Amino acid sequence: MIEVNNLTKKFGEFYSIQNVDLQINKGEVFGFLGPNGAGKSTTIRHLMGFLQPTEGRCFIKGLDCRQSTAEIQKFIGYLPGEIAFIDKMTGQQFIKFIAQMRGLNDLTRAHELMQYFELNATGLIKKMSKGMKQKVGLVCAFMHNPEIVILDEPTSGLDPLMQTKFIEFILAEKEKGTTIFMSSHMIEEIEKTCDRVGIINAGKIVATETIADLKKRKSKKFLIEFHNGQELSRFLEEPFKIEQIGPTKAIVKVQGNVQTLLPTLANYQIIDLDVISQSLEDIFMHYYEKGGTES
Ligand SMILES: Nc1ncnc2c1ncn2[C@@H]1O[C@H](COP(=O)(O)OP(=O)(O)OP(=O)(O)O)[C@@H](O)[C@H]1O
Repeated sequence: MIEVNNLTKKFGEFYSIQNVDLQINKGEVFGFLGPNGAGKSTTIRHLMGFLQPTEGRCFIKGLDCRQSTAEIQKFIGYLPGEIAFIDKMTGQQFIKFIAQMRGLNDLTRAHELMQYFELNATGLIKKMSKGMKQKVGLVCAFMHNPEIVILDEPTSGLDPLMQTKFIEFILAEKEKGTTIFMSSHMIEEIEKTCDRVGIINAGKIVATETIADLKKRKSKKFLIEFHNGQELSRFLEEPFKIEQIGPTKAIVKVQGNVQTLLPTLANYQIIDLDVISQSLEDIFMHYYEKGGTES
């Protein structure tokens, strides 16, 4: 549905993105992650046809994003990172204006969305909070029931309750078969909604993985307190990743099946055992660090 081939953009001598390759399948929810300035918005702006690539091309439903921009915009929904609103309009007027530009007469879905996101759009946009403006943007992105939606940081500015509602909303859209490409800094929303993620760092894709695979790689850490130092010394000889953190305490890192550790522990006198689960956030952090490869 969405294909990015070897996309490269130079601003002067600076590579904003370099050799970016991505494929997003029909009905997939794809998360695009990366630290600030990594190149997410630049990639998205190419998908919207706003930028001329220095090298490479991107396609939506087989149409070249730069050459068929108007045609593509008819069937996609888009939420920009920073929305340029017409400040003198009320939220409702703006939504109606965008609907008219799309040739959309039926505003039933727009009203449903306003209700769902608890948006009172009667006020002037210039007087709206960031979160309210974001909701106006979301209504505009989804009101024509697009089959493909591109969202640049959709929950930025939304409060935690709305972030949760957004997650439920995306899951319902996924159920309908909508293809969604969204950039985000919110690991929780990515974990709960996405099938796959692409991670970009310093303009280059450093990983493309399914959420299921990332979750499998989560490791568990066990904080163990032994009865005495001798017990700990004996345990240090075991073939595990063990880090001693005190005279009788150690942390053991286990990836995958914990069954390998449990029978061994039965041979030791243990006072206390705590489990520290690695979060998906910890896994992402490896990619976010400089160099961008997982350790
Ligand atoms: N028009 C431009 N002219 C010059 N440099 C630009 C331009 N647009 C983007 N850049 C640079 O390209 C890099 C990538 O920016 P981009 O906005 O794509 O990052 P991002 O991943 O969306 O970041 P954030 O998470 O902070 O929104 C940054 O270093 C930015 O300064």
